[in-house]
Amino acid sequence: MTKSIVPAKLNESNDKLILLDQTLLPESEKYLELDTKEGVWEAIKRLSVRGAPAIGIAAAYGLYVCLNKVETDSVAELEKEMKEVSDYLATSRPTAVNLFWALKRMEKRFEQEKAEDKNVEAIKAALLEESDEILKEDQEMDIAIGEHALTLLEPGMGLLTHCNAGGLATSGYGTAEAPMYLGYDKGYDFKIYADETRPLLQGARITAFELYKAGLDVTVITDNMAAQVMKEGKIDAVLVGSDRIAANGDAANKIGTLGVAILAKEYGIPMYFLAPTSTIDLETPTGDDIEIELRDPEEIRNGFGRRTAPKEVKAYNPAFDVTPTKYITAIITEKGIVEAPFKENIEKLFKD
Ligand SMILES: CSC[C@H]1O[C@H](OP(=O)(O)O)[C@H](O)[C@@H]1O
Repeated sequence: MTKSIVPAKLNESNDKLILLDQTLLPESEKYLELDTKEGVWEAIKRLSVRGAPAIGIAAAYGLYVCLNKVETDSVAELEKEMKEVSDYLATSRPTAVNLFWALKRMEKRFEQEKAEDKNVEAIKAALLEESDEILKEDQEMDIAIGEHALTLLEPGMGLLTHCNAGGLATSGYGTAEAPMYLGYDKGYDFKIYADETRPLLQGARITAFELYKAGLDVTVITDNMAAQVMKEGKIDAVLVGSDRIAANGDAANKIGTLGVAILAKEYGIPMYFLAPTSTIDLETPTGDDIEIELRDPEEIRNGFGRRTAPKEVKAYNPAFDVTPTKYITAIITEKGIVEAPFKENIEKLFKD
């Protein structure tokens, strides 16, 4: 299946995290080489790497490269370092659950190895294996998401997406963009409309970049055009990603998604959230319990170094919003398509 660049991986010698710096897209494709917790934290905070699954993959590899540098024979000392690095990376961004899911998974693997009396070198090797598995599993989950989603779509459809839930937000295939890539391979000639997605323009800068580079038919629109393209009959389905899905199905995604979902309901257009089950957080009961990241107001007033509002004027910059299930047609995961009643069907998903 067609895919984009893999945004987060290790270098050849497995001692540095290699990240495509997405803040520079679409003008340049430059890579960061990181091996400190501060460098990885900063890359996540400034969205050099972004998108829930990609953040989880970067955090897992970042934790590994930091521990790989620790010169000790003491498992206790390595464990102390692991908790320090993991707790630090967990403070980078609060909304995407995959960050915390990946870090907890690495910590769990450490505990398993320690319980089997493995030495420091064996534990480091196990953490490398775990982070590779997180990447590989995400690629497999995205392909499965694409296959499930494609059963709901038809050739020639107009698809609207918001922000970027493509290969650059994941492990190369994307979630919302996975059926677009799979459809492209099957000759489905989807017409894709990408909301530019202010203030950081992930749709214009990243979705349009990766889909165009892969040869797909993509059109950028400004965020305030979504209603017009729906009214003109250009949109047959909306496909978006998610950063955290609560146990009842409420879904957090990039700011502006809620507005798109309300418009889609008004125009009778299906609204699909596509995400791996690693994005569903059973510990978060409802969307009201999801912490929404507030970012620097300068991203609005002075985006990309162009002042568009006086520095003295207040600006409010929540990076995400939450779409309640009444506006969601289906949540598409690698395990299948979840429809209402969402809470019950999510429980079943995790039982099966
Ligand atoms: C496949 S998750 C993508 C998800 O992450 C984006 O947020 P950000 O660019 O701030 O990391 C956005 O909400 C996307 O839908």
